Amino acid sequence: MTERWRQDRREHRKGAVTLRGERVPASTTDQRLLDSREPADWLHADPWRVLRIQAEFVEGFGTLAELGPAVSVFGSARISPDHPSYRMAEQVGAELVRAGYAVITGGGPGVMEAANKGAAEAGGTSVGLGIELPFETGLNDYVDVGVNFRYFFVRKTMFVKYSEGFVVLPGGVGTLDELFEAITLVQTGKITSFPIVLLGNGFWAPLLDWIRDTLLAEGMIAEKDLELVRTTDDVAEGVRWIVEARAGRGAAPFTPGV
Ligand SMILES: C/C(=C\CNc1ncnc2c1ncn2[C@@H]1O[C@H](COP(=O)(O)O)[C@@H](O)[C@H]1O)CO
Repeated sequence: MTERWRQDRREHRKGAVTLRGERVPASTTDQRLLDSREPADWLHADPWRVLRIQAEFVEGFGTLAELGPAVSVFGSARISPDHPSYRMAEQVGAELVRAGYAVITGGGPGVMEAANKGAAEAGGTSVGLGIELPFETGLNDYVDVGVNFRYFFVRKTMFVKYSEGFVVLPGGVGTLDELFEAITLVQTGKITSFPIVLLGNGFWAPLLDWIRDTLLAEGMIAEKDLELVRTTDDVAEGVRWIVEARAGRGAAPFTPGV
């Protein structure tokens, strides 16, 4: 081993690994990262999407894990403040806060805005889980804690994971999608003791009739599945059903007024 050979023997440390001589790479990892002029097609490839999906879960879990007891409120994105469902959703938001819950919505307009407004004005925690849509609507003004999602399925996980129950007001296909996902999760035992309250007897009656007269009659569902949702026009009653279901979740009852 000559002195010359020893001097030529360059060394490169890569974390815990030491490379010497011809093993030393021509560039460092940082250089390769920062100097890269390669095409960016990988941005649109599935492995990169997987990382973005993971990042959304991390962001959602990180933001909501310490929220405390919460209930999600769903309903039409299209109604204006003079619609009866808007007033009802405001009352739901406020009543849920008075019962000790944070209120989670999709963070958009209509029923979502009304429920966030009711919650915020009652002094509670008002959460909006927004979704990236081709037409941007942004979070409504009454959201205090907002998380925006690219992926519907990640956002849906958050609603279920951080809610003790769902309150569903009149709405269109988005609302029905959220409602039937919850019903499916309860029916298949993926979630237990999860109250689903439908507000607005008149709006929901034809759907519930069809479920009984067609789905049940054709043997597509079981008799007990009819009990997976309860309907009322009385906001206070709906909120009471959610509070009463706490015991089934093994959660401590709320002390009234606290
Ligand atoms: C269509 C309009 C706004 C869209 N903005 C939305 N922002 C957040 N969440 C939304 C939005 N639209 C639908 N949702 C989700 O679906 C439910 C309402 O859908 P529906 O078809 O109106 O019933 C709602 O609970 C949200 O979670 C108006 O300009």
